[in-house]
Amino acid sequence: MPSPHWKAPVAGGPVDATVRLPGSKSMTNRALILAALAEDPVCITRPLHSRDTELMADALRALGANIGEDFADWQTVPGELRGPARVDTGLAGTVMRFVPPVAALAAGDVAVDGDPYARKRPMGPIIAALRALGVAIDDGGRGALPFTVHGTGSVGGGPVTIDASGSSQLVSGLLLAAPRFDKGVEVRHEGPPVPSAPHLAMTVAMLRERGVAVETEENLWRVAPGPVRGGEWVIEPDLSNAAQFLGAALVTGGRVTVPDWPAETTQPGDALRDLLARMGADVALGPDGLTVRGPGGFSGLDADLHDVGELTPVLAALAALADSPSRLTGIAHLRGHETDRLAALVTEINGLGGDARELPDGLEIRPRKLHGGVFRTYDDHRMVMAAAVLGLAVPGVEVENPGTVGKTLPGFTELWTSMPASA
Ligand SMILES: O=C(O)C1=C[C@@H](OP(=O)(O)O)[C@@H](O)[C@H](O)C1
Ligand SMILES: C=C(OP(=O)(O)O)C(=O)O
Repeated sequence: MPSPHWKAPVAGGPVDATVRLPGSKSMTNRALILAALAEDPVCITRPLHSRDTELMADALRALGANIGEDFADWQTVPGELRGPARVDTGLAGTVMRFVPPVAALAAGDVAVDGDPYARKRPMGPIIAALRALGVAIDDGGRGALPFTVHGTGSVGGGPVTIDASGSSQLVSGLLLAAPRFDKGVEVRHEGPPVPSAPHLAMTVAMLRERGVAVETEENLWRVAPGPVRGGEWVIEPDLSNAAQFLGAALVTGGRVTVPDWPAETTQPGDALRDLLARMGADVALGPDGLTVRGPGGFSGLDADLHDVGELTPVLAALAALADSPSRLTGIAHLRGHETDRLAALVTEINGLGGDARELPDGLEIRPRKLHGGVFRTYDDHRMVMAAAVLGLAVPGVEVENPGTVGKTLPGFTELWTSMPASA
């Protein structure tokens, strides 16, 4: 029987490629939520179509939102939110944290469940916060998926305290639905620092762009009740999904350009400009987009990735191929991502002969000569991307379940294989 694994291609030489990337998952899913809550029609231009965004569209349709089916751009018109409904979150953090507060605004019961590992991802704090805001939720005492939101068609809202150290999405979910709560919301975080500050800034910026009044202080977000305007959203390319392509320039000593890189953005992937430069890349942002050139060898990275945790898997793969050791810290919360990413990266890098170990809040990686082998991906799209980066330099890397990359980047393996080598 042929192997179901994907043989990650070894670079035939320095890559020389321009890679046009689909839209941002985080922006697309926020735009869909805000479209479901808007008072006017919405057009979402250049959205990401992937498992996570299709699950979001389906979830909102199940709640009564009118989101068009068949077009590259998503057209929506306001619809009354209602149950009963069933919502499948898959393994999407944005769906499991952003939809329940919207479900609370629907009249009727909404049953929410997802993939097996989704039941392990942090949900307790947002369930407790919604209850404190007046929402009835039956979770069988688990503080996790699956649960049923008993929507009444309105949410009182008001002040609430939450420990969002496990995920910034616990705060974003409350803020995005809050303009439709009777009293809006005032969310105060208490606990170790909230990760992913750029994603919180994205939530605030996208609410404000739709005319919603939002005030922020340290560890405090206040959203006033009021209408959510409709109109057009133009979704930026997904800059986190640029990581592996730009990384290919570093690994092969080549050149990769990502067009339409925004001059200003709230996306955490913008940090790649600084992080890859620190590893030795030549990074230039110009009219053609962002261009990264690899000098040949490159150094490891000592970085706190608390704000940009989703870049970790690809940076860890680069670290395993670098000329010097790396320490990636501030990312204990990655244990609650699609899988326990710290354990998964250590196991799989070491399975190829590498030297990676877990720190209490991160990873330490010492470069070593690697060999081929099966790289398991744990239903984590970014493990596929990390494996592809390793495979550029290590013959015989076989990637288990490559299709799981469709969570945010369907067609990744084709796009990856089509990157031309220079000369
Ligand atoms: O709000 C968002 O769109 C996201 C927030 C981050 O979650 P965490 O704060 O849980 O890391 C990020 O890792 C995830 O990929 C997307
Ligand atoms: C953590 C991630 O996803 P999610 O939105 O499911 O949390 C990610 O994409 O790296």
